[in-house]
This record gives sequence, C-alpha cells and structure tokens, in this order.
Amino acid sequence: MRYISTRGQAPALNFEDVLLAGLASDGGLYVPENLPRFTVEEIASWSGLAYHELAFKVMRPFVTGSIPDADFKQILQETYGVFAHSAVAPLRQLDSNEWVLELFHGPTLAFKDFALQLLGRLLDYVLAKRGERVVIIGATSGDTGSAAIEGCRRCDNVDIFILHPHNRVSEVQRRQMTTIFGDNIHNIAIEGNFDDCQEMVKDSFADQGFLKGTRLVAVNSINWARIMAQIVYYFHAALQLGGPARSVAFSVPTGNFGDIFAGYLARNMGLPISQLVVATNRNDILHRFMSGNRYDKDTLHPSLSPSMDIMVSSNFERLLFDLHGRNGAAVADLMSAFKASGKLSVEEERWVEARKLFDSLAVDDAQTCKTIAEVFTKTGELLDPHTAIGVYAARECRRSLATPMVTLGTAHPVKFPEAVEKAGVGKALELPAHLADLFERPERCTVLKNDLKAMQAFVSEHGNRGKPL
Ligand SMILES: Cc1ncc(COP(=O)(O)O)c(C=O)c1O
Ligand SMILES: N[C@@H](CCOP(=O)(O)O)C(=O)O
Repeated sequence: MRYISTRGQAPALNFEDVLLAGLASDGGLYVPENLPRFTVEEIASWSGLAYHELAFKVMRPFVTGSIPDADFKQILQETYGVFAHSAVAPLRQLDSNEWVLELFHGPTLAFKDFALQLLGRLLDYVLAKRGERVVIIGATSGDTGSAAIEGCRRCDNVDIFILHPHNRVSEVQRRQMTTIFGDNIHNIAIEGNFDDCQEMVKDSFADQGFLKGTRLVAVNSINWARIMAQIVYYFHAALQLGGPARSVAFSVPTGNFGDIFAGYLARNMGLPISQLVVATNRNDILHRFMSGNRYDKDTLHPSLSPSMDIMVSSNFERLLFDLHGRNGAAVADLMSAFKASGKLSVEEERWVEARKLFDSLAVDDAQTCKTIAEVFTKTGELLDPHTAIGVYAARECRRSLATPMVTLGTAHPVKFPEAVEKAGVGKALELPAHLADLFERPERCTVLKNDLKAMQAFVSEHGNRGKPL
C-alpha cells in the first residue's frame, strides 16, 4: 500500500514510513493512494470474529508490504488484550434502535486507546527493526495525551513530549498525563489553547532543525495509523447490528474530525453506513461547514466537553481532498487561502455531495447536562459530556427510525466530574482500580509560554532520554 499527500507535492510513502511521519513535507496529510474495498459477502463472513481478528481483516490491506501477517496478528492480539471489557467495544442499547458504542474500556478510558495502544506497539516493532530513535511531539485537549503516553511509555526508542493547554483539561485528564514518570516522558502545559498546541506541532514538522537530525513522529490523528485503527470499530458495531445486510447510522462527537473521518472511510470500504452525524460543542466550525458551507475560524471557547474545544480541525483536509476529486493542487490552494483569511467554503456541488452523508449539530453545555441527566434517568447509562453531545445530536438529526443509530461513546464519565456534577444525576464517580490513587500521585509538568521557540528549545534540551539531543 502506498500513501499520498492531500497537497500532491510530497513523495508517496509505504506504511512503515507513513507511520514514522506526521505532516507530509508539503504540509498535507497522508491518505491511502487506493482505498481497499470489501464486498458485502466478505464483510458478512467476519461476523462473530473477536475484535483483534476483525481488526486484522480490516487493517491488513493498509500494512501489506510493511508488516508480515503473523507479526501483525500478534501485535493486534496484544493491543486489544489490554482492554478491560472482553468485548473490547461493547454496544449498550439506550432505546429502540438507539445504541452507544462504548469505546472507553482501554487503559486511559477514552477511544484514543484503540489507536494509540496499537501505534505504540507498531513504533516499537518498526524502530527496533531499524535501530532508530525518534522524538514524538503531540498536542492534546486531554485524551490523546494520556493515551499516547500510555501507548509509548515502554517504547525503548521514543522520547515523547505532550503539549496540553494550561488549565484547560480536566483534573483527571491532567493527572493521567503528569503522574506518569519516565526519563523519556515529558508533559508541557502551554499557556494557550489546544489550537496553539496543535499549531506548534504542525510548525515543528515544517522546520525540524531543532531536532538535530532526530526524526519527528506524530501521535495526533494527522498520523495515518491513528485513523486506520479507528475504522475497525465501525465494522465491529455494524456487524453486531445486522450489517452489512442492513445499513447503520453513526453519530460522532467531533473535534479534529479524525474519528468521524474513519467512519467515512469505513463506508467507502464497503460498509453500508447511511448517515454520519457530526456532533460538536459550541466550538462548532465543522457544524457551520456542514450546515452552511462556512468553515470560518472563530474564537475558541472553553466548554464542559474540553476534549472537543478545537477550532481548526486537522482531518477536515482529508475530506476536502476527496470532495475535490483527490486534486492535491486544489487542496493546497484552499488551505493556503484558509491560512491567510481564516475562511473556507467549497463549490456548492461539492458541499451538496458531502451533505448526502453528513448531518451536524452544535450542542451547548446546558443541553449536554440535560442529556446526561435524561439518559441516566431513563436507562441508568451515565454518559460523559462528549458522548452526551453525540446522543443529543443523533436524536435531533436522525433520518430514519428504522435504521440503527449508534453514537460513539468516546470517553468514560469519570474523566469529566464537573459535567456529571452539573447534570445533577447524584451518582458518585469511582475511578477504576488501576487509577484509584490518581489524586495522591505526584505530578511532573513544565509550564511554558505560548512560544514555539521556547517549546522547541525544551525538546532539544531533553529529547534524548532527558538529556540534550
Ligand atoms: C472524548 C472525546 N470525544 C471526542 C473527541 C473528538 O474526536 P476527533 O478529534 O477525532 O473528532 C475527542 C478528541 O478529539 C475526545 O477526546
Ligand atoms: N481531543 C483530542 C485532541 C487531539 O486530537 P487528535 O485525535 O488529533 O489527537 C485530545 O483529547 O487530545
């Protein structure tokens, strides 16, 4: 499998090189040159497979030529063996034909574990084979950071730097990152917002001099391997609900557009998905695009769903690439105009094409709390605020009551006590056993100004197991 850039100017890479990349050298994002497509019969034959076996069937075409089948199978078995639920991603029914896919049974209690547990193991495998060390710089609004640290902490050949917006993640999320010690683990709180952190990561790919020749790898969803792993659970859910013989709809709490883009790819790979609902909080740039063809930058507002406090949505570029007939030059022009003006819209017919599949809704904090309370009272299922946004948007945007609607349950409510408390459900939240002493553990974190050079200087000073690069 070869991967090409959405801006058309970077060299094509194989899976191993795409895993060890982030942004392409032309500033674009890597996507498969040709997406594999499965027949309905083939997908139907996967019914009843264990999660790791299904993961192998879905992802195999993406890694072919880079990772031998036997090694990939073993990596997948280990990856999904660490999840606390035997079904890995269980479905919970809320109402008639309405479901939540619980994606929070991994070690850090968010959907990010599905990809980052795999990514850590793949990096270990590939770097050991190459005898190479890398530096990771990742940006987090709370969940990617801890999942990436957990996924990579045992990697011998990785130094990981995670940037989070100072005082803008929940305390549980912060502690999940800052209480993990190791001379290759570095937490940096940036005095800015998530978009500032994300921009620093992207700017670092553009100018890597500060790394003195060490390779820079991404753990955010700009890394193709993240998206690849997230495709699998759409197949997993649909197969349990009568797919592929019937269509399924999904509602996805959305920020960087990675998770929902994985659903879009699952559909293009042959899985009958009739509708994808983009569910945002008040940081609603994606909703404004889907509802009115306006992708315009705005001010970023803190919300009760902090992981989705994102303005510039990385993976939207991957969708734009497809909407423009995979014309890299057109995407490069659009993205440079967006960089200059902070505004983007597409030709009417391209937007209409997107709207055939995508609907959207922006949900405010009050409605988020109301939904947490309502669902808890009716079903006993305690939703985290991100998932609650997905459930409310699913109910509002649903096209057919006859089609199963699955909301992705992206995080465990215990990570967001403020929202749960505001919802007034009166249920005590208990951290799982492996995190029971989280609030007693010492923390380690460096606070830095919102300044690219200061962050890069910190990385060069500590990038070799805490020593200078
Ligand atoms: C709990 C939670 N829900 C939803 C999202 C949105 O996912 P994406 O950025 O892939 O759209 C995130 C992070 O981005 C998250 O941490
Ligand atoms: N919500 C994320 C933000 C980063 O998104 P990513 O999927 O591109 O890593 C987080 O919790 O960090």
